Amino acid sequence: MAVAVLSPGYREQFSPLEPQEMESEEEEAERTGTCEPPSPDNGSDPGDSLSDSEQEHGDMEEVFDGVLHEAAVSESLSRLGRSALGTEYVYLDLLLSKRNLTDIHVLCGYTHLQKLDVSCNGITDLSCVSYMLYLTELNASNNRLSSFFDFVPLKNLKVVDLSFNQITKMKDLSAYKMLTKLVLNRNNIEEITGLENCISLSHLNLAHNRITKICGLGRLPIKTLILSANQINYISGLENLKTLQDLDLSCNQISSLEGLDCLEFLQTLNLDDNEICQISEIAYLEELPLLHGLNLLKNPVQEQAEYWLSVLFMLQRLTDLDLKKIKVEEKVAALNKYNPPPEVIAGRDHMANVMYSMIQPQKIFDSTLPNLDTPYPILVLTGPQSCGKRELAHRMCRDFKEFFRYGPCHTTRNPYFGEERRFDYHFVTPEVFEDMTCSGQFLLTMKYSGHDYGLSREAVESVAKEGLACCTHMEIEGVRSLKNSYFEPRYILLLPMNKERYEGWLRRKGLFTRPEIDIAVSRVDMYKTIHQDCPGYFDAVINTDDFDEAYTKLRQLVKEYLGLAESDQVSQNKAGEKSGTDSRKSVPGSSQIGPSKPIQTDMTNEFLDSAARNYSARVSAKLSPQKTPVEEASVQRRQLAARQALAGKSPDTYTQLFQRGSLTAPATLGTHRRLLDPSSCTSILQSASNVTADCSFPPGSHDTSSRDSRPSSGLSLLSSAGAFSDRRSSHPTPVINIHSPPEDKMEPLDLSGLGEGTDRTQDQQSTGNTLETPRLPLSSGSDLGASKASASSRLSVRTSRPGSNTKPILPPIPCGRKKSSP
Ligand SMILES: Nc1ncnc2c1ncn2[C@@H]1O[C@H](COP(=O)(O)OP(=O)(O)OP(=O)(O)O)[C@@H](O)[C@H]1O
Repeated sequence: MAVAVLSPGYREQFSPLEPQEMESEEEEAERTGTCEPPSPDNGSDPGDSLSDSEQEHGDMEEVFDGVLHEAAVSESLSRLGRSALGTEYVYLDLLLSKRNLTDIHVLCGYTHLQKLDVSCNGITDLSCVSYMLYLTELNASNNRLSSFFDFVPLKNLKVVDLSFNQITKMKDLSAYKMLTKLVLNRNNIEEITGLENCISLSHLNLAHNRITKICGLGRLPIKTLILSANQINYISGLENLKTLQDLDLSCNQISSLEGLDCLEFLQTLNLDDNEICQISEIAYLEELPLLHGLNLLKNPVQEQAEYWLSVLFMLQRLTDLDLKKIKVEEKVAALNKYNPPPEVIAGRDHMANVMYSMIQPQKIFDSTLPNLDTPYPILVLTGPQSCGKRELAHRMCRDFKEFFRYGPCHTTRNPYFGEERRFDYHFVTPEVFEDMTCSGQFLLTMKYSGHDYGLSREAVESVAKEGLACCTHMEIEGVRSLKNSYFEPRYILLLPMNKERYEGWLRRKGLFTRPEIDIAVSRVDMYKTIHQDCPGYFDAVINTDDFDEAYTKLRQLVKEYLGLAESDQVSQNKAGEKSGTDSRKSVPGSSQIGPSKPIQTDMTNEFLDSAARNYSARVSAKLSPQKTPVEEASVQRRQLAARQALAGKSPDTYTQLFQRGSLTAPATLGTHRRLLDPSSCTSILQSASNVTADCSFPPGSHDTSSRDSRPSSGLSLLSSAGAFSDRRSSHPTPVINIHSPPEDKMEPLDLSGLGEGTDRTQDQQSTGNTLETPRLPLSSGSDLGASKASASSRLSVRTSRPGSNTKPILPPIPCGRKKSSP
């Protein structure tokens, strides 16, 4: 057997590489695309002149004929172990990389080899491998092989690397059932064939070949497929690769991602340097649940302005895009841009309207005048389309016209039959709506069913100007936006619980298309979910399956808000008193007031604590939890200045209406906060008139309890209306500018069970107050029966706001009722 004649230096230079080194060399070769067989001067400094020994070495190399001899083999064997049959000890590995070998026939005798590395040589024939029946790994990369697996089938072969050769054709590898990894990059292969039966193949590298079409992969269990730098135009033949995890299709001419949508285990996809132009192609990847890495670098699609965020939005599970880690903020930005959550939509709507409103002349609004701490009372009916919100709102406003007026929204939709302009809606064109939006006239806007809807500030203001509370209706989107504002309406959810019935009703109306009906019906559940998930989001919920029943409940609820419901109780109590069966308990010290004397509750506290829920206080608390003392002082100064600026206003005109918190006291007309404070009471007494009011609350009643949480049911809202009974004491209350209209000007309010109108009249007559411009709180007509305290106790001090003494902020509302027009 021929033995290679090698000089000692040569041997040293080409001593077998450690497997690890070998690996890294190989990787480097693959990366750079070169793995030249080693040259004799390999490793020498190019700048150095060749030494004598090197020269000699060069001479020696010239005589090397490329034939492998046993001596060299024996030097390169490693890993002594049992033979496959277990009968003897043999060397299992042979590493002959970079030896300038061209002929390795000597290896025919090494039948026990399990791992053979002959990479980076000049080998053209691998037939000797046929004798290595137990070979599991073969690395013959970087040679001059033009034939593919040119040896008898080796059924144990698992890993084969034939990269960087000159192979043009693949052939049937059906016998290689154990083959798991096949590396064929940098060859001249044009077609993928012969692999269908390689049932263990999990890694296939065919990069840098001449493949034009992906085929021949059948149902192989491939996990990693590298087909980069071929001539592939479109993706096909992957549909059955159900286990594919990593796919490299970079450097091809692919323009569509169709064909990838079925790869449900795909985790990374490299499409670098292809022809993908459309963001819409990403849709093919949307359903891939495990895809977390995508590379679309050097594709025309990258030039699109919205590329990054839209890809992130479409593929929300991505962690890496274009070789960059995706930041959480980017994901949030993408979501907010393309599918903003309802809160974001509402926030944006609010922001836009606030910003636009800056264009409007700045002034103090009637709806914000009464009291810095007390929100202007708004009642919002919400619920799905055509569940009767509008009709119920109108009916309620008719019934309680002394307290409420309907605030019509603007819409771009056309009026339905029977709808009145400016009564049901302000019907405007989209252009007008747009103009109104951009000029800051809306408090909130929303789109529903292709039409714009908006609640204008003017709609609220015009009601506020009349001294009335505003009632309006809107979908949940409007509610969300309004909740961002400083208004603090009461929200009543009107919900058709019987969906079939609701659907039938919508159909019978004949106004809506099928999809519109479906949407409306589906929103019933949405409202339900919100109500369930966010207790307290709505102040009350009313089932609208039966319209009349719904109205009865709404009416009752509103009466409770206003305190009118209490008057029913008062009447009953009176009746009970007569029959000696009064069921209500009076609190100590209240006996002089009679059986209907309320139990003092924490309403006082709530009332006094109103600043705590004042919008500005809440906002500033949220925004600057850690104020410096200087900031704190500054804020307080500003708040003081603002309060002083509004000092002329009757602060609690609206205070008693829509108070939140529990109150067991019968609703009465509210009194000014100052009136509740005994000390302020004293000072007021100094200028007292002949009107009485109550300053004799039970001790500690101002501060005994904390505010309760928002009620979420109608019944818990009993507290809403007048905060304090005005019949608790005979303390005189100072009254300035009291208005008590003659009885004949009072519009009767059709509230059953209220009674005691006579008392009230008497009281009024007795007090004889006929002063102009009272600043009465919108409060309880129920207290008519308790009018020992009479109108006077419901009156508040009126001092004019500088420069605004011509028009009263609120018109007379005797006993909590709007004065009827003559
Ligand atoms: N400014 C607004 N903001 C939000 N939603 C609004 C606004 N104005 C009206 N909507 C709501 O838009 C939806 C569509 O309005 P549309 O006029 O078609 O219904 P509707 O017949 O008034 O419904 P309903 O009888 O329940 O009041 C309704 O649910 C309505 O409450």
